[in-house]
Order: sequence, then structure tokens, then C-alpha cells
Amino acid sequence: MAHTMKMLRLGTRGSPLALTQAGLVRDALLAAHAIEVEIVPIRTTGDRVQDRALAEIGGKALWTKELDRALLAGEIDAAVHSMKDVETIRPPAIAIAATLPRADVRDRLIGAPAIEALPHGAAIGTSSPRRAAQLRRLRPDLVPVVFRGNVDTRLAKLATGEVAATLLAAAGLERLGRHDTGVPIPPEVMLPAPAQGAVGIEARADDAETATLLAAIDHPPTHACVLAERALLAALKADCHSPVAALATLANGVMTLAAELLSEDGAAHVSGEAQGQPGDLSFAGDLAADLLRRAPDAVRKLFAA
Ligand SMILES: NCc1[nH]cc(CCC(=O)O)c1CC(=O)O
Repeated sequence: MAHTMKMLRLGTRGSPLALTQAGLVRDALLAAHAIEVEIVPIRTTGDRVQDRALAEIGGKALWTKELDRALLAGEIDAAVHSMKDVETIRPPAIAIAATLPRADVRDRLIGAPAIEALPHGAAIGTSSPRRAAQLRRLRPDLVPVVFRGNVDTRLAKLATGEVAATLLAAAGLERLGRHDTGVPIPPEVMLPAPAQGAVGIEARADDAETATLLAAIDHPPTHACVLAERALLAALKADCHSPVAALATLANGVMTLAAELLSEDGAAHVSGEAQGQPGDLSFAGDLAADLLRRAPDAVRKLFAA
């Protein structure tokens, strides 16, 4: 053999969804380059701790810490993430090198045909402060209960009748082949989490070779929208445990960023929208400041602490 092909080691969490997403990244890389790709599953804190609400653990970097360590130690060349689980502030030595095209951004309700159709006082399985607050804004009688585990675990728990319904991201359900599970909730009714539906690939900031390989599979519109949603989070000093929703969309080169902040019980909320150019995300920070200015106290105290 004259040549050994370049081998790119791709770190990922080990859940079925994470492995599926890593497979999408591998397939895209193999289609773009004559390289080999090895998928390296890594167990994260978030995978180990299944019995408490993540927000309760209060831990940071639940899904990324171990992958960050492996990346910085050179055990892997890149890490695949659901971007909505990635901390707002990343280590300076790690860069978001690419994002795949975004999937369906909506949440799906599973267990009832519509939020209005849920029985009075129904228990809804979710550990997402955003989903719990949005549900209670629409239906203050509903009772969110802690619901953890990967997508299959949650669907199995729902089947036991422990809760009347649950909400899951359409993106994850689609990627797992569950095309008929649940009904999509329009973003006008329930704005999704920042970066929902976007798969990102991170690499070491000083690794130019990997950056070049990943640039070939980047989807710039998705990348720009994810950066805008993350810029809003940064300006709010929020993270994936904050009751905040945000969605950026691009049309004719103009980006529109919609956002909503809620109190934990959804009784207080504020929402707004801003437009700008994808090359200058200052409008995201301006929107954050405007929302905080207009927010009721019960909302403001959760942000920009
Ligand atoms: N927090 C868990 C998580 N992280 C990413 C997804 C789904 C895929 C995505 O939104 O990109 C999910 C499950 C869910 O919210 O239903």
C-alpha cells in the first residue's frame, strides 16, 4: 500500500440519536473527501444521570465536558453535537467548524392531537424549562413532570401512562425514523429552543486541516441562524436550562430572529423579533436588551444575572 488514507476521528455521545447524527456527518464527509472516518462514542455526564432534572443537577457542560476533554487531548479530531445542548460559552480552543442542514425545528406533542385537547390537569412529561413554561402559558392547569432519558426511553415511559403526553423535537424523531410519532406544534404556538434541529461539528480552533475538511460539509444558512440564536443566548447570559425560545430564519439574505422569554410557570413572558444581516449579529444582542427592558420582573430576574 502506497498511501494510508487520512483518518478523521469523530467523537459523539452514545445515544441512538447521537450515533445517527454522527453517521450523517460521517456520510457527508465521505461524500466530500477521500478520507476514512471513525466514529468514537463517548459517555457524557448527561448520559449517566437519568433520574433527576438536568436543571436540578445544576451542572454545566453535561453533554460536552467529556467530548471537549477528548477533543482537546487529541483523542478525537472533531465532535458532533445537537447544537441546542451545547453551552452558550465555549472554551476558546474549541470552534464550531460546521453545521449540517437544519431539520424540522418544531416540537411535536405526543399523546394528544393538540395542546387544547389535553385533559384538565394532565401530567406532561418534560424536563425542559422552556417547554414547561410554554405549556403552562397556554394551559396553566397542566402539570409538567420530570421526564428524562433518550427519545426511546421517553416514549416507553409515555406508553406506561405515567403522563398524558410529552413533547419532543421533531428533528430527533425524524432522524430516528419516527415520522408518524406526534403532531407538530407550529412555531407561532411554541417557539423552539435556540439551535433546535441543528447538528454541529466542533474542532480544535488551531486545527486548520480538520477545519478545511469540515468546511466542505457546512450549510452556511443553518450555521448563520444557529450563531444568531446563540448570540441572543450569550447576550441574555442564558443557557439550555433557561426558559427561552428563539428561532432565526433567512429569506432573501435578511435574517429574522424571533425570541421569547418566560417565567418558570409561564405566567409572565415577553417576546419580540428583530431583523438584520447574517454577517453582523449585533441585532441579536439588541433584541436581547430590548426583551430584558420590556420583561416583567419575574422573567428578568432569570436572565442576565
Ligand atoms: N435535550 C435533548 C435533545 N437534544 C437534541 C434533541 C433533538 C434533536 C434536536 O433538537 O436537534 C433532543 C431531544 C428533544 O428535545 O426532543
